[in-house]
Amino acid sequence: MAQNQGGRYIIDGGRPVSGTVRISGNKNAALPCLAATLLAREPVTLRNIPRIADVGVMVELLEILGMRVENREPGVYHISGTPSVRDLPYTLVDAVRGSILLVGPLVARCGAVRLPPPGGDVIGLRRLDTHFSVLEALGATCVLHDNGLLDVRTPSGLSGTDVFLDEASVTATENAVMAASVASGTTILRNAACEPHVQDLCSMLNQMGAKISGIGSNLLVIEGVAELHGCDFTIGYDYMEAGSFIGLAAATRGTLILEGTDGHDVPMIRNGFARLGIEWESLAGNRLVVPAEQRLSIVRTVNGGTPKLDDAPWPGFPADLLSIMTVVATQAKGNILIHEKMFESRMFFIDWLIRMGADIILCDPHRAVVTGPMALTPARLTSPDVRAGMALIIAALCAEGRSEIQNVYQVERGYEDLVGKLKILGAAIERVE
Ligand SMILES: CC(=O)N[C@H]1[C@@H](OP(=O)(O)OP(=O)(O)OC[C@H]2O[C@@H](n3ccc(=O)[nH]c3=O)[C@H](O)[C@@H]2O)O[C@H](CO)[C@@H](O)[C@@H]1O
Ligand SMILES: C=C(OP(=O)(O)O)C(=O)O
Repeated sequence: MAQNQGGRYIIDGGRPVSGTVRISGNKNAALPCLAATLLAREPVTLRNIPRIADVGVMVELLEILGMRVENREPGVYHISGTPSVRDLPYTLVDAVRGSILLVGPLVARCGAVRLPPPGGDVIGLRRLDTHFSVLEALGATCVLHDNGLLDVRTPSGLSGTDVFLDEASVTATENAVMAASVASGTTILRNAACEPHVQDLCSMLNQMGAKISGIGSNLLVIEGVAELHGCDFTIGYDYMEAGSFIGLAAATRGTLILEGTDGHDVPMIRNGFARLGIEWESLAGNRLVVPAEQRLSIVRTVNGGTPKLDDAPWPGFPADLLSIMTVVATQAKGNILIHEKMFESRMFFIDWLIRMGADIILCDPHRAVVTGPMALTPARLTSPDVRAGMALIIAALCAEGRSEIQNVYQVERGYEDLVGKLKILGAAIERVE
């Protein structure tokens, strides 16, 4: 896949975004499920894989490792082959955070892996400590060289263990689950992450013959098996994309129907939007409707105080939606404290919103007080990361007049056919190189 770094969107905002949109498969499920194919002794079929830049990079990495990847119809990938230890190009590994997910399956299958530093969003320190400690507990040695190269080996194979993760890291849990699935003996992972994408990966591995119990909880028990076979697995919908479109509808006062959700509510996402006075209704056929008429008034605490919205590991409010909530809050009446606890640099994009006329006090790198509603004005903006980029697109679609957003490659890492979907919803948006 050719990486089209950069790119610009020209947006003429100030009108409601309305219509019906299909939500794609979850980026953060697609990446570990693609990595898990390295463990299969038979062909694997994956369905509902989004056509996004991150998936393209992951597929290229699998091919370099010796896998055959076929994508004959949209969203469906047939993957087969036997991986071998290869040097991976720095630029590809650096393009996605998900490349770290190659470590667990490769060390389990090949006994060794050398990986350039994984990339992903530049939103603060992306620590590897939990990956190291859990893989070392399983019997691997992990060395981070001065040039950033990560060297992981299993001198005597992987053995089951009882381990408490120092934080509920999503990708560290996923690496650990993949490695432990084929380790000898039983592994108990405590304080494991349990986001829907972690659940998807575990369910896929079980379809491949793994023995994982406790899926959906923070205590996973994994009985190692000798080998894993093939499977045909469909990944879940992207609830971050769903949340982004809900925010877009509410902020621009449009009526939006979302298709392709699984019919289950994510309670903390509903609670978070409710705090901004935004609600939606479920419809038959795994759809939901966000009506144009919303209160859009921030709900004060029962004792009359300023409310806050903060992130937490699943089932808490997802960190990846807080940038979206920040821009939506600029269109709601009242004030709210947004507290992003996980990443040290994610809130700095707020300077762009302030440039557009938003009334936001960035108290420190983690906390911002947003007061609304404010009429946003168009501006020339740069997308610093995938979610801030989407938040800036929502801001530009609210602002009456022409905005330009640069570096939209960042957004396209995680949102499938964003321009196509927005155009069908009546948004005036064009991509220029
Ligand atoms: C490819 C992929 O799946 N990326 C997701 C994955 O990244 P990733 O797996 O890299 O994120 P981690 O779960 O490891 O943690 C992200 C950050 O949150 C902090 N942290 C984590 C756990 C915790 O209990 N407390 C805490 O403060 C960490 O110190 C770190 O700074 O999970 C993140 C957190 O949901 C999401 O933003 C990313 O979209
Ligand atoms: C932070 C994100 O992605 P990644 O971990 O792939 O950088 C995200 O999806 O918001």
